[in-house]
Amino acid sequence: FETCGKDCSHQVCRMELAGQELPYVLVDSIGERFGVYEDHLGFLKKRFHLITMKEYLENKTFLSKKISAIYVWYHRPVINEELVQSLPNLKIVASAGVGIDHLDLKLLSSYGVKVSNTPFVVSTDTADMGMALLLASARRLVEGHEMAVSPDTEYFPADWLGVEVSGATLGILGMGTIGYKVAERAKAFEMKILYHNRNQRKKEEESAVGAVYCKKIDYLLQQSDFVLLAVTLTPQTHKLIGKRELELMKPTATLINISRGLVVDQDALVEALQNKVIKAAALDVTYPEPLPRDHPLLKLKNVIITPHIGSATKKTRWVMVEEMTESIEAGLAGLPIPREVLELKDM
Ligand SMILES: O=C(O)C(=O)CO
Repeated sequence: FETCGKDCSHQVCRMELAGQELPYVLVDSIGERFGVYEDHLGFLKKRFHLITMKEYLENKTFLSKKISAIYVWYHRPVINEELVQSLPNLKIVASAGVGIDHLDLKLLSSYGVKVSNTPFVVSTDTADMGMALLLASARRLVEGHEMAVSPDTEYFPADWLGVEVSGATLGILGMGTIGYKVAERAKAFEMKILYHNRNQRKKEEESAVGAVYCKKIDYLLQQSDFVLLAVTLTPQTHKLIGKRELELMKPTATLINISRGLVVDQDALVEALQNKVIKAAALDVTYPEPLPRDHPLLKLKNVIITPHIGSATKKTRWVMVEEMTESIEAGLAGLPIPREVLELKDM
C-alpha cells in the first residue's frame, strides 16, 4: 500500500503509519453469489485483508488467530460453533441486510462476539421488490414477456387476462419498516390494506396509509386478494403459512414472499398451487436458495421466482458494504457499533 502522508485520514494509511497490520476479515468468496462483489474490492482491500473461506480452510493454522471479523451475506459463510471456536480473536460479525435468522446470537454472544446488520438501507428497495412481484403476478408480466418474444405471438387465449390491483385488498403480514413501506406504495395503487404485526402500529401511522389492523391472521387471509409476507423469521413465524392458512385464502388470491422462504411450508404451497387452492405465488425467497433445478415450484406456470434480490440495487449494495465496514472498524476499535444487533426486531 502507498501511504498518502502524515495527515491522511484513510484507515489504511493511519494503520500503516502506526505500523499496524490491517484487520483480517473472513468472507465467503469473491465474485460469487454470496461473496464480495468485484466492484467493492478496491474499497474493502484498502481497509482489510479479505480472506475467503477457501483460503481460510487451506491455511487454517496461520489464519485462525489473525481473523477478527466476519463479513456475512445472508447465510454465507455458515457461522456455526465449529467456526466460531476456531477463531479465538473473532470480535464482530457484520451481516448484510436486515434478516439475521442465519446467525445464532446466543452462541456469538457467549463467545463475546458482537453482531451488526444494515436494517434501514434495505427497506425501500425490498418494499419496491414486494410491489414489483405483486404487479408482475397480477398483470402476468413474465408470461406476457414469454408470449411477446415467442414465434407464436398472435396467440392470445381468452382465459389469459390478469387481475386488477386498484381496489383489491392487500394483507400484509409483518408491518415493520419494510411492511410499512409496502403499505405506502399500495396506497398509491389504491389498494385496501389489512395488516397483522406483533405490535399494532400507532393510529396516525395506520391512517396515513389507510391500514386496518387484524389481531388474528385468519381474517386477513380470508379477506385478502394479495397476501404479502414481510415478517422476521423466528421460531414463531417458522412455516407460519401452511396448508391450513393456504386453505383459508381465497382461490383467487396470490401469495407474495419477500421475507424468508422458511416462513412458508413450501410443500404445502406446491400442493396448493397445483390444486388451485390459491391462484398464484410470487417469491423472492425460498428454501433452499437457489432451489434444486428439478424442484416442482420451478415447473409451475402460476409462480414467479426471483433469486433473493430484495436489496439488490447498485446504490443500496454500496451503502450496505460501507455500513458493514463502518461497523467492523468501530467494533475492532472498541467503539460503540453502529447498527449493533442486540435482539430480533421486526423487518
Ligand atoms: O435484508 C434482508 O435481509 C433481505 O433479505 C432483503 O431482501
